[in-house]
Amino acid sequence: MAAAFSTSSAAAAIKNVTVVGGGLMGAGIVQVAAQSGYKVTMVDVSPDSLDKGRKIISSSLARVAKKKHADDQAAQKAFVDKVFDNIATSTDAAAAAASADLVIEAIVENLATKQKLFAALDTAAPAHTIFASNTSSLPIGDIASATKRGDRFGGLHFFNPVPQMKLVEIIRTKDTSDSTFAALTDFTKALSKSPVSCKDTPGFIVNRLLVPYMLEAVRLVERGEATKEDVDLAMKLGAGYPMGPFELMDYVGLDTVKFITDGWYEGGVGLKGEKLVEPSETINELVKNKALGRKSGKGFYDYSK
Ligand SMILES: CCCCCCCC(=O)CC(=O)SCCNC(=O)CCNC(=O)[C@H](O)C(C)(C)COP(=O)(O)OP(=O)(O)OC[C@H]1O[C@@H](n2cnc3c(N)ncnc32)[C@H](O)[C@@H]1OP(=O)(O)O
Ligand SMILES: NC(=O)C1=CN([C@@H]2O[C@H](COP(=O)(O)OP(=O)(O)OC[C@H]3O[C@@H](n4cnc5c(N)ncnc54)[C@H](O)[C@@H]3O)[C@@H](O)[C@H]2O)C=CC1
Repeated sequence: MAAAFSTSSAAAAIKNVTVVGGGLMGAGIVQVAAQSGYKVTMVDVSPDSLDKGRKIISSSLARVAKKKHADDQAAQKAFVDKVFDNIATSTDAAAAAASADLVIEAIVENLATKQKLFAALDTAAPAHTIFASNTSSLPIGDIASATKRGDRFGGLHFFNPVPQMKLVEIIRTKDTSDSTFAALTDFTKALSKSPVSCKDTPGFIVNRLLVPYMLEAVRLVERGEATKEDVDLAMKLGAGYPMGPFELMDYVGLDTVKFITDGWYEGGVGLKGEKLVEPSETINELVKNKALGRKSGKGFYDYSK
């Protein structure tokens, strides 16, 4: 059981987890938490979206099961069924939060939308419930300000694909209490992930470095200095990255990339108007044409064939 790894009393008390948003990230978080023995409720806006989330989990679990029980289909099925036994689904975030010890939000990267959600959850959830956001780029303090539980609020930033990536960034605001921070750290370890901590600053550690790198890759190609294929190959073979920047942007989702860069350029603390994060016309055009990357079948590359 996951809680056996925990050392903080708050973490030991975490049994029921609610994840709001069952997309690329939310589904992954639901999966790893359920795999680690937590009872998890996945919340999304409609039965259709929940279905999509379940499909993401199924196909990922199938890969894990195949690895665990290579030649034993019955054992593969038993493994998958056991994880799904820990997963419930709901379209009612408030009801799910009412029985949660920890709520992790992984909905669209928009401050007002996240604030509205958390304001509603704040009245529905018990006093002991810890709230966490998986935001890539928004200040955790701004999201938490919609609630009256700033001391029980932190950032829990997972990486894509969640089942595979070992890092979780834990973000403390000026109000996050020591016991909340300890509980989030222990929860992360219980998922067999490695925590790092960062102050509540734009992009935390990874995205603060990754976003300017990706945007410069786009500008390099816009300037006609190299093709995107050669940039990707160069960064894989020359820098040892598993994916080149264009492959990675398609993997993350170009709408998410745009939300992040626009947000920082238009008002991100300390980054407003910075050339480093100036929006890219190439990305704007792709998003306008619904070419959002792998999830829509087309982005910088075509995935439809
Ligand atoms: C300006 C924009 C800024 C954007 C920032 C916003 C986003 C954020 O806030 C933060 C982020 O997440 S940034 C993105 C971080 N992620 C990365 O950098 C991923 C880079 N890619 C990789 O690591 C590998 O290509 C990867 C692991 C994906 C795939 O590996 P391979 O290429 O070797 O492919 P496979 O051989 O298929 O997989 C290798 C092993 O991993 C297993 N696996 C892959 N995906 C899985 C999944 N979804 N679920 C379960 N298992 C999975 C796969 O089975 C295989 O396992 P082994 O057989 O044991 O090797
Ligand atoms: N895509 C990535 O690589 C990463 C994204 N993130 C962050 O995670 C969050 C989610 O991103 P993705 O999973 O990529 O997005 P996504 O678009 O794949 O999924 C978002 C899900 O949230 C649902 N949703 C939207 N509003 C909702 C609401 N009010 N209540 C319940 N569900 C709602 C949508 O229906 C959708 O299923 C964002 O804050 C993003 O910045 C963090 C790390 C990596």
